[in-house]
Amino acid sequence: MTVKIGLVGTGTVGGGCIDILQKHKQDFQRHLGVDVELVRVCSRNPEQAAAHNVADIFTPDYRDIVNDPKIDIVVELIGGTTVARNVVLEALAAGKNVVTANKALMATHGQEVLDTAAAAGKEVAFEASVGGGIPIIDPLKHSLIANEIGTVMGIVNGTTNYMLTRMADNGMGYEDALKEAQANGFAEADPTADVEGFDAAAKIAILASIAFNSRVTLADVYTSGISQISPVDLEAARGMGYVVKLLAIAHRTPKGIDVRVHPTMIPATHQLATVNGVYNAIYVVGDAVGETMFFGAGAGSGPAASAVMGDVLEVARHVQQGVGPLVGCTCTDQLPILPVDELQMKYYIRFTVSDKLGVLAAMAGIFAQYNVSVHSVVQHSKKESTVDVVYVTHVAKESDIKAVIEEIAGLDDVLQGPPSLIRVEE
Ligand SMILES: NC(=O)C1=CN([C@@H]2O[C@H](COP(=O)(O)OP(=O)(O)OC[C@H]3O[C@@H](n4cnc5c(N)ncnc54)[C@H](OP(=O)(O)O)[C@@H]3O)[C@@H](O)[C@H]2O)C=CC1
Ligand SMILES: N[C@@H](CC=O)C(=O)O
Repeated sequence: MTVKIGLVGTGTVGGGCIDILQKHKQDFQRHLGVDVELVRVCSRNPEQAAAHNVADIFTPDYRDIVNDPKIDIVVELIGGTTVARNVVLEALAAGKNVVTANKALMATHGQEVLDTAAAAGKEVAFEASVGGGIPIIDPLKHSLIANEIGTVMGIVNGTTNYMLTRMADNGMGYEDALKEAQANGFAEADPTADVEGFDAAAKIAILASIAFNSRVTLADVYTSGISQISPVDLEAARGMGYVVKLLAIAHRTPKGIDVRVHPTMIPATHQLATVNGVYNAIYVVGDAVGETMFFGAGAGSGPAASAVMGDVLEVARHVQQGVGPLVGCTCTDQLPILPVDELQMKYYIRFTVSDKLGVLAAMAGIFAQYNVSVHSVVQHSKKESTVDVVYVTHVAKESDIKAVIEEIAGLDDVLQGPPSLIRVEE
């Protein structure tokens, strides 16, 4: 039996999938006994299909794919949560299996998508939604299923890791680093999702849901991105023996799930500190297995298409054999999400202030007022009459840090809007 595929979205990832299908179709049959055929592709842009030599099966209307009775698997690679949601739900309703790389969709409408799939008796596979080419969803659902997972955390956004690496190692500015990441096909269509942390938040929501068997959505994840971070912070961190990474963190605690995304200072000796460029790494701790770490390219055409095509072949095998997925994603527990204000950790905070007598004393008074003890204060001359003041605190409560920042930001001599705020993990 030949399993028939319809592909919606022929951009970075979709194009990579077409390339893999063209290159390895015979190998799939020979090595795996799975015979797949791409029978229809859709995007808004026929030139993409022509560039991949599939102009003859192009349609601009995704309904030509979801309503085609001969198609077994619909691959959704357009992104976003509007048209993509329609594609996925309509495909399931029409009796197709679905493969998607869409973390925004799965982290926002995952419950609806999975319920619809269950009701239709069809499969939804989404390995490429987290970690690009890194296998992580399948290991969590299968290889590590015997564990109670306590922690899932890591670098899950290729764009920001690439940017932070270029800014730290090559002194590149924020905008130039972002342009390079976009040119490499790492960034989302709207890169705000990458730089403001929402892409990583969607990914950690998906991972936490699977790891803790409890539904976590994008809205549950405290999220702060890298747009306030400047090369000054990366340099200051380096001087203190740290590296700055955008970390996605999920811990199961006795009180509930602690889940967040934020720029984080980690010691230069930490396992995640040397994960650079577009590479991602996800650290998982289970009660039986102990520590594990999954590493690989987190974005880009080939890596993401590798994960998508892995799902396509697995689902195609199920279609051929007439079986369903071994483990779904039902999330039968309902653990509470912990409020971020109760977190306790160390903080790096940088303010730009007027170089005037009395400013530092006023700031010190505000730290003292909230009982936030400061471990070190460093001043960097910026330009005439302004100075960057960096504080590193002892362990403090998040709500107190927020109050300190709000009061200091209100001082006349504090010049920038929000300061650089980086949480410190030892
Ligand atoms: N890029 C990466 O490294 C990774 C991306 N992903 C995910 O994969 C998905 C695709 O990303 P990527 O390939 O980078 O995105 P691209 O922007 O490169 O490609 C999107 C494709 O979808 C098409 N499209 C968009 N809207 C519609 C629509 N309404 N109807 C039909 N076609 C449409 C686009 O056509 P047109 O160009 O004409 O607009 C284009 O062909 C996203 O969910 C993303 O989050 C996951 C892992 C890695
Ligand atoms: N924009 C994402 C793409 C992969 O998920 C990233 O940069 O990681």
